[in-house]
Amino acid sequence: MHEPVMSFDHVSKHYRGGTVAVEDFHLDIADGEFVSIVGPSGCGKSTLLKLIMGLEPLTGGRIEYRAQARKESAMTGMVFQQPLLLPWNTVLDNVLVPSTLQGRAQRRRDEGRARELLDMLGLTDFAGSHPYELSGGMQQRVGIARALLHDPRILLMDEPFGALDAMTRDQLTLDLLEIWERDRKTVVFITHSISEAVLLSDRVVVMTPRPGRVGDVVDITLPRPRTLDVVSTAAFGEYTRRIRSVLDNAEVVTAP
Ligand SMILES: Nc1ncnc2c1ncn2[C@@H]1O[C@H](COP(=O)(O)OP(=O)(O)OP(=O)(O)O)[C@@H](O)[C@H]1O
Repeated sequence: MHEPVMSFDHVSKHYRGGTVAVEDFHLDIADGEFVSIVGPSGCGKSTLLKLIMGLEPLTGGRIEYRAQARKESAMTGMVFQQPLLLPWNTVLDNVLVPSTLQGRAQRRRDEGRARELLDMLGLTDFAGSHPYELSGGMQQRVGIARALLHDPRILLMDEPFGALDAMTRDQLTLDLLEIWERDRKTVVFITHSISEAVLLSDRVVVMTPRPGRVGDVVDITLPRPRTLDVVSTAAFGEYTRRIRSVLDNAEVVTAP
């Protein structure tokens, strides 16, 4: 592996009240790598992202960042399951929220970049629309554009397509593949869908039931660029079976 951009070094998180969400989680993530994390409900996946974002303190271990990554002003961008758009703002203003928080001058500087991202995500004609005028998939695209605004080194995605219908979900997965091929950002992607994880990732980390630990790490060597055609290949089936069997051995049920 190339030098890791981020390392979880025996990370633990015990919440006040006694829940042990994550225990002794150990993982290196390489620069430019697409890593998915799958695991049963409540195994601590979202907690891991909160620890990366600094929204919760660790109770054990360390998360280390490569020095160069730490220096960057906007190291991480975050995409949530719900896009969390401001209903009174236009699409463009929603993308620009992180800039607006830094003042009007920053907003002006970043408007061109925001418009470029809207173009890239097929939303050129909707810059002046409001969220209620958009479909769920389009709203989630706005959330992705906002997360990419400051060109973060690491993109964190917490079940970003979980609330979408199957067709929209497939389309956004393909869009994300295309964006990733272009930029090769480091992505940490949380999902309940094994096939989504295999389609997107370089590696799939399978977590154990709570307390979440690394149960297995599966290298996905399917050729890139990938399209939905890869889903019907024998190799794809083999990967999904292997991940499912790790999860089944932990007696959990997950989405297809
Ligand atoms: N702020 C908190 N305070 C106390 N316990 C919490 C807190 N946040 C999460 N937990 C607990 O930690 C455990 C892990 O939660 P987390 O949301 O990380 O799981 P998850 O794997 O993302 O779940 P899901 O797949 O259902 O979204 C759960 O038992 C949850 O109840």
